[in-house]
Amino acid sequence: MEGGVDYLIDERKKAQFDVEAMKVAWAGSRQAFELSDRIAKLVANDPIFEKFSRPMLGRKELFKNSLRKVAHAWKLIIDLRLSEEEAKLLRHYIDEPAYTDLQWEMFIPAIEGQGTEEQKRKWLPLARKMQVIGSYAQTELGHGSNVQGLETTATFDPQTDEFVIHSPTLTSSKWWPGGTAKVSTHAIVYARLILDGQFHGVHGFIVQLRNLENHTPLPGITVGDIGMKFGNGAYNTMDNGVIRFNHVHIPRNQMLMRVSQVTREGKFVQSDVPRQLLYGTMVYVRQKIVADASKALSRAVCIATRYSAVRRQFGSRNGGPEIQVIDYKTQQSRLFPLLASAYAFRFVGEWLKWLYTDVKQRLEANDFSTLPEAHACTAGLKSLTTSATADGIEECRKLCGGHGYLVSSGIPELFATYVPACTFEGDNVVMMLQVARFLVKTVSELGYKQPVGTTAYMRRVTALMQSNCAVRTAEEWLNPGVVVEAFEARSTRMAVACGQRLAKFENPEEGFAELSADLVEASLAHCQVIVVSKFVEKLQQEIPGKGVKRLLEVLFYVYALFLLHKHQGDFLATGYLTPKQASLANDQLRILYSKVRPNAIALVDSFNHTDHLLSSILGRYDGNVYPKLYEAAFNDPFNDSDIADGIHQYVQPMLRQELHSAKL
Ligand SMILES: CCCCCCCCCC/C=C\C/C=C/C(=O)SCCNC(=O)CCNC(=O)[C@H](O)C(C)(C)COP(=O)(O)OP(=O)(O)OC[C@H]1O[C@@H](n2cnc3c(N)ncnc32)[C@H](O)[C@@H]1OP(=O)(O)O
Ligand SMILES: Cc1cc2nc3c(=O)[nH]c(=O)nc-3n(C[C@H](O)[C@H](O)[C@H](O)COP(=O)(O)OP(=O)(O)OC[C@H]3O[C@@H](n4cnc5c(N)ncnc54)[C@H](O)[C@@H]3O)c2cc1C
Repeated sequence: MEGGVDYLIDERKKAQFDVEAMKVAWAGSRQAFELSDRIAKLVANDPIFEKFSRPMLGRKELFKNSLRKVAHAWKLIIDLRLSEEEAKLLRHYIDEPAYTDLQWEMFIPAIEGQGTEEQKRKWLPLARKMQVIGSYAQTELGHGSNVQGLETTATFDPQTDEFVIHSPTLTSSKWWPGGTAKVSTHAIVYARLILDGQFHGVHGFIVQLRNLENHTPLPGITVGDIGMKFGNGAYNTMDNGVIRFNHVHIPRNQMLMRVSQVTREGKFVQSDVPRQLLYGTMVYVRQKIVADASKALSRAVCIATRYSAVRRQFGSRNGGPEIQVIDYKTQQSRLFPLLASAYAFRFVGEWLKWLYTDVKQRLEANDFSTLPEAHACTAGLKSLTTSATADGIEECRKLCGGHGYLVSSGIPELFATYVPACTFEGDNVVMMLQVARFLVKTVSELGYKQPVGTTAYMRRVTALMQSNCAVRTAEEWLNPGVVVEAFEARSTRMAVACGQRLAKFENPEEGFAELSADLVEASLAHCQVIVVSKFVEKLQQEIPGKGVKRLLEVLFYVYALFLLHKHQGDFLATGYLTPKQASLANDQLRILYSKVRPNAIALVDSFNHTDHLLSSILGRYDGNVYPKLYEAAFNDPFNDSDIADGIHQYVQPMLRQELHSAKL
């Protein structure tokens, strides 16, 4: 048998649930499913959006091709009158980082969140029609995480009623802003506000970078690309830039003034809006990143699962077929938790979107009460999901053996494009330390203030600290209440222990720094409570379709018990579980893997990923792996000729022992 077509047909027959209904559960609703299915097919059937050759292109070609795709997409948006939601899906399925990501996900949201009504009226229509193209220039060569440490200055000049934007040092050069090196006409530049020699914090300013007629940088602006990034193709379609400002004048009304204002006289006015709102765009994007994690992880898992069903190694009996590698328990114990994680992240992403929408509405009505919770949740879940997804994609590469390392597997480019998500929009450790601040505060107030939102479980601090897990058999782990309580007890105990140890330090900041590694672990434990609880909440809803809910329950237990196994050190050290109970959880996990096994292919089919999106020979829907790998090898331009460039010049003289006279 040459390819794997028959293997996947058989696999699909084994499914014990309604795949079409699971597709709807994954998408969130029938309407969402139909919408994304339509846009996915639109992109897949359009040759301009071809991406298989991307890793083979040089940087300039890659970039130009990306500009062409964006222009074509914009034309489609106009010609087909696509809604904003459809346009976002179009960008997702085109699957190529581009300046439009910054325009729609950072520049516009920054103006929406931090601009005054007048500023929104002026800039938003221009941006939404792409008459100005904007980026988000916060990070500098010398500072990224420490936003208060930025050095770019915005000094008010009362004579001209303008701000003077200036880069006083090399390290103050803006460094990283996407879309900026070659495309954006404007940027939101974060700079230190200086009024009459006094520093008034870091604020955002709309700065024009390029002439709208001929696209040349404006006087006083030096701009360029920061260079090639990790991997071929991948994030190199994006023009991440460096900008240096030499006393660039902008009108006073281009400071984003919802949070604070500067008057005509140069007076600083602080409104009732908390200064943290200046960081609001990052909260928005972190929430988007969480929603995106399940998309990236599900792609890698889909590839690795299909390939694991096609691939056979060892164990042939009487000349029969060898064992499908998906049947090895070791393969299942690496793959199925990732499959379950994709579903867990999908549901927590959905919940976080709801939370963000709620916070946004409150902020618009000047209710800032839930902002700290929203910040902690978005920061923590961004960190948890992106770290797990990046690690998960790499694990999927290994699950595909040697072929996973081929670019045609689709995994290397996916990994290279995805992995910076662990760094951008807040380094993942720095983000977990923000959660830690929130937790420490919550724990220190437990005696007199009822925790709310995602920390509400800590109201039961006494019970969670004192009672222990009652599980006696592996079967008893199949109870959502028992599982969630184990996570809540472990998290509460870790947070309280950190609080007690912090209290021993005279200087709280010193204590926080000293215990920061433990605090990051406590924060992760808390974020895992959120993911596990939101999965349970999802299961409490009505989920139509034969067998769909049952399979999601299996995946929930796989996700939770896998985490429990992985972090059993914490569960044991905090004293909530006994070694016997941890071992029973692991026994249950093995049973669960055998329940996933017959459904594995149908579960990844339920992601509804097109072959275009996967861009993977190993993950092809039809499983026809080997002939297509072979064909792709000989389609590689490197195989255009049997004699590669350089063979006659450098190899033949060696073979002939003529290297001494060769021209090298
Ligand atoms: C993978 C695909 C993704 C798909 C979809 C998305 C589309 C993506 C678009 C393009 C992709 C990438 C572009 C990337 C862009 C960028 O990376 S932009 C730059 C991002 N930079 C950062 O994230 C910097 C991280 N640093 C910070 O956020 C802050 O500096 C930090 C919070 C670490 C510290 O700030 P300080 O001012 O020093 O604050 P601190 O004193 O610690 O805290 C004061 C107080 O404020 C609270 N706080 C902090 N941040 C926020 C916030 N955002 N919202 C609300 N509250 C906040 C903090 O908890 C403290 O509270 P407390 O009560 O006083 O303790
Ligand atoms: C692909 C990509 C696209 C980007 N796009 C943009 C963009 O469009 N606009 C923009 O403004 N920026 C952008 N950035 C920049 C990005 O936001 C920053 O790189 C990010 O916020 C991390 O900051 P840093 O580089 O200063 O890391 P650093 O803070 O220097 O991190 C270095 C190390 O120090 C550790 N560390 C730092 N502070 C602490 C602490 N307090 N406690 C413990 N450990 C700490 C970190 O964990 C990390 O291990 C982009 C970055 C990438 C990679």
